[in-house]
Amino acid sequence: LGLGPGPRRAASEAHGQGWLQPAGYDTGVKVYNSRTRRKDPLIVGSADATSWYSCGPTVYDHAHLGHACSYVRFDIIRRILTRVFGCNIIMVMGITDVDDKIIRRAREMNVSPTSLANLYEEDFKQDMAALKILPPTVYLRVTENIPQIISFIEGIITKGHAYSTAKGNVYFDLQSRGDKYGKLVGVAPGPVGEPVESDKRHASDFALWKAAKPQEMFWASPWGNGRPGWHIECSTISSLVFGSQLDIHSGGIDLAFPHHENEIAQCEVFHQCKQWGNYFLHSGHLHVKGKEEKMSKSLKNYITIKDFLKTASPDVFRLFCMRSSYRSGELRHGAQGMARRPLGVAPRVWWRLGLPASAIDYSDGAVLEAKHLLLAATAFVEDARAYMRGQLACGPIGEDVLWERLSHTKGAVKAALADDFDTPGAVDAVMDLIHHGNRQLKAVTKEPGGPRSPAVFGSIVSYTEQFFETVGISLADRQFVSGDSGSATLHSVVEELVRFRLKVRQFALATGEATREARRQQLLERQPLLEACDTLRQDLVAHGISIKAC
Ligand SMILES: Nc1ncnc2c1ncn2[C@@H]1O[C@H](COP(=O)(O)OP(=O)(O)OP(=O)(O)O)[C@@H](O)[C@H]1O
Ligand SMILES: [Zn+2]
Repeated sequence: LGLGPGPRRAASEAHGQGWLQPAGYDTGVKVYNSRTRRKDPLIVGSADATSWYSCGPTVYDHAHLGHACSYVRFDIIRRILTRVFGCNIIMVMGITDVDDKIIRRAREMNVSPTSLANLYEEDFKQDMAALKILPPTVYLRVTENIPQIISFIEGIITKGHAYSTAKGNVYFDLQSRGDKYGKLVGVAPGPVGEPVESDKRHASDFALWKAAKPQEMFWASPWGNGRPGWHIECSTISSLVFGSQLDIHSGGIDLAFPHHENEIAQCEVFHQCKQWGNYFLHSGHLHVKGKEEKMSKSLKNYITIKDFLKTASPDVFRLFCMRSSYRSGELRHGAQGMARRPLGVAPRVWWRLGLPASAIDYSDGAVLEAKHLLLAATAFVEDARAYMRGQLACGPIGEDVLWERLSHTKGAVKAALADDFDTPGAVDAVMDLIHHGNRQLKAVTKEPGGPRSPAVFGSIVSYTEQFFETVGISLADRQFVSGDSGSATLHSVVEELVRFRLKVRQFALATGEATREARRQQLLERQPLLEACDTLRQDLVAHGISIKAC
């Protein structure tokens, strides 16, 4: 593989937990690191080349909202790290395109596993694009990296941490890792000599290479025909691009054990390094409201991304995701961290012992709330623009208060994002600014004569749009549903109408006559025009269009 030696690391052990605080670029963010089970300062090897490996999908079916939730949340974090905290991120994503589930499904559908995987990989990419998730810098498919995976396994065998069997399987030898196994979730291998049914030396050893079963796809290897195990794929793919250096590793919480735990074991023995993967970020699960279990294909309680997007926009889903911490739904580790437990305890059951902190619940109501919030933000931005154009007549503005609120919001948003990407906190701060802005944008019925304050509203609009843009939400899009030219036309027609009404109104109110009596007479004559303007405004409300200018 030609993988290089270990990365630069500061030699200081942080808080005696065996985690080495990396040296490099301090992003200023404190991030919850599953490796230490606390918030650590996020220090990446380099701001110019921050390495991030993301476990990709197993492509055997349509993706659902649970998957969407995980990838959207990490997309938001990636954008924040890039735009707010100055990291140029290289993101690598592995696609699992060979796996038991793929083989089983292909058999059911009577197609080859390769075509099934291709189909759903394309489908996944389309769904991600529809959700406005930035693609990783590079996708790597497992089936296109089999020789590299074989070399990686050979490396682990050479270093004495894996063994092949007469049946043509290769297993990772967990005992050889001693107490170094279990860094992520505190699981230690059970006692040697447990009864085992397979050809493993120990029940908790896991497969690196699986001997081919009849009628399964396979590749030739030094151990006979077979295919890779799941965990080794990610270790190899990440190492192919980043060597032994990895700043960030992400995935859903269900991947922490055994998947990420095993990835760590494999990489640390292969690279002979003390710490592979400095920060492990895990997103919480999306639950269906009122249910204990996560949204999942196997439980058949899912909504596909395509179905969801028929009812709501990707921006609404993004805001829905932002309104809870990316970790919500996580399984709590307990105040003192995890005790080390023998693997005899089924990990899934053991994980359940810690109850979900606060699962992110999917419900129509929660999506509706996000929709309303987005509408409120858009309405504010449009009103503020109307005010700047002079179309929205207001009394005098408390300018100082607004400048102060804006500056306060900027600080609060940055602080929230630096605190483990607290997106709900950041959204609250921006919505609070909008609330203050709205309070000042009270329309008055008289023509305004006093001073105007367009600059402060310009500044607030610009900041608000920039905030949403940073996390991948475009407020401008709200005017046009994509591909819907009818809405765009309607919007233009309404704009024309508003302009025309404003002219008529200004004409009706213009007081060009010299004497008081003549002015009164003129206003009286033009009164029907004012009434027509008011009627138009009232009538348009019935069509969902509200003209804020009086
Ligand atoms: N309900 C969910 N909520 C949040 N993330 C999820 C959910 N279901 C899956 N994920 C995450 O999506 C990513 C891709 O998962 P993967 O392709 O392995 O799906 P899966 O676990 O097979 O899905 P399923 O449980 O529906 O069969 C992983 O990071 C996984 O943790
Ligand atoms: Zn993985």
